Amino acid sequence: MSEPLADEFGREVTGVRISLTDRCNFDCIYCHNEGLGDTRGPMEPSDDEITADEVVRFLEVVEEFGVEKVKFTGGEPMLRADLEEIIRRTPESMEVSLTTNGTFLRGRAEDLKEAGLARVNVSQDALDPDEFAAVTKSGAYEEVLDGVEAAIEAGLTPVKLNMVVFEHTAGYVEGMVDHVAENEGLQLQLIEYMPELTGRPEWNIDIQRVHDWLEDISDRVEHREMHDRKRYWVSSTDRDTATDSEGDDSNCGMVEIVDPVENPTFCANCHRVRVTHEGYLKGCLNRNDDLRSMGEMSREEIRETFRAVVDNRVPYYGEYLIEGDDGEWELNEEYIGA
Ligand SMILES: Nc1nc2c(ncn2[C@@H]2O[C@H](COP(=O)(O)OP(=O)(O)OP(=O)(O)O)[C@@H](O)[C@H]2O)c(=O)[nH]1
Ligand code: SF4
Ligand code: SF4
Repeated sequence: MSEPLADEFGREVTGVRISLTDRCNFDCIYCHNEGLGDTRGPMEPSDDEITADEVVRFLEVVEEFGVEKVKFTGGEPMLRADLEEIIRRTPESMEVSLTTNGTFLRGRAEDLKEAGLARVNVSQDALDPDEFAAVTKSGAYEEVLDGVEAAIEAGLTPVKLNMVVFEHTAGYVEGMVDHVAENEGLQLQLIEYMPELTGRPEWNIDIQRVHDWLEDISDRVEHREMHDRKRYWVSSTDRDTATDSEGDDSNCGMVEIVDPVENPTFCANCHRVRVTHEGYLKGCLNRNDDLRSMGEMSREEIRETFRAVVDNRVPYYGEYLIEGDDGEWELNEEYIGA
């Protein structure tokens, strides 16, 4: 196994995110479908969907380049009947996680665990069936809660609840923070709404307000290496009397803020390459101008394509090129050696 490949900005690629399908049984009003647009369409698999063999071949190749993590996403990846097979065939050296809407976890969580899945992230935008239905256009609220429980029972932990913070959900943030602080096995990811991917800027709220509030109520704060994300540890007892319990997280819930929008620090610590549901490699969630098809490629061709995608990766947010003293364009130091 070689050292991870790094792009021009010193960002090593240690993880891959693979979208297994663009189909979904939900129709969330904020959905970006891994940067590719909406998920509405036929629920039957299309012939263009990446196959299990293609996924496994790709993973075996990138394992040679030191990739140690794979995240399976969608659409809804659990619509793939061969998900367990794909996970079972994933190289053993890799940590496997799944991002799902949770509807189908009850009944499959144990098999997924047995196949090698380490943990799941489950979208849950509100602790209220009506708002949940308004945001997801789905009546599967109870199935999702039950799915989260099944995942915890199966040991797919920590289960991270993904909540997109925007106009429809902002009023539920406090309740969700309480919920994870009170329930062992749960963590919360508060995801900044991405207006440029949904075309509804009026739903945006200032995520800094959420940072400030968490700063006030949390026992301690840390920075995660990936994306330099902030993590707040919130006490499950009386938040008003929270003391500095550094190092003792037994009575705390973890809340992480995922705030990529206009955030150069987030991009400077981005270590992932993506694969679309049709088997195209791309270097950034928000870019589709660098797509490279894996199609029927040989392993050597996949190696070359992966190298090329990594070589072409550029940060999305912030100015990655700046004008030097001599008038020439040069790479912005802000990103280099992140
Ligand atoms: N812009 C941007 N957004 C991301 C990136 N990674 C995750 N996100 C956002 O975060 C959401 C949640 O991602 P998940 O798939 O649950 O997982 P994660 O937070 O990336 O990773 P883990 O916490 O390690 O499981 C995604 O739907 C995106 O909106 C990224 O690299 N760039
Ligand atoms: S569950 Fe995920 S993939 Fe499905 S519509 Fe909602 S955000 Fe999109
Ligand atoms: S470069 Fe920035 S926007 Fe693109 S995937 Fe990485 S963190 Fe997300």
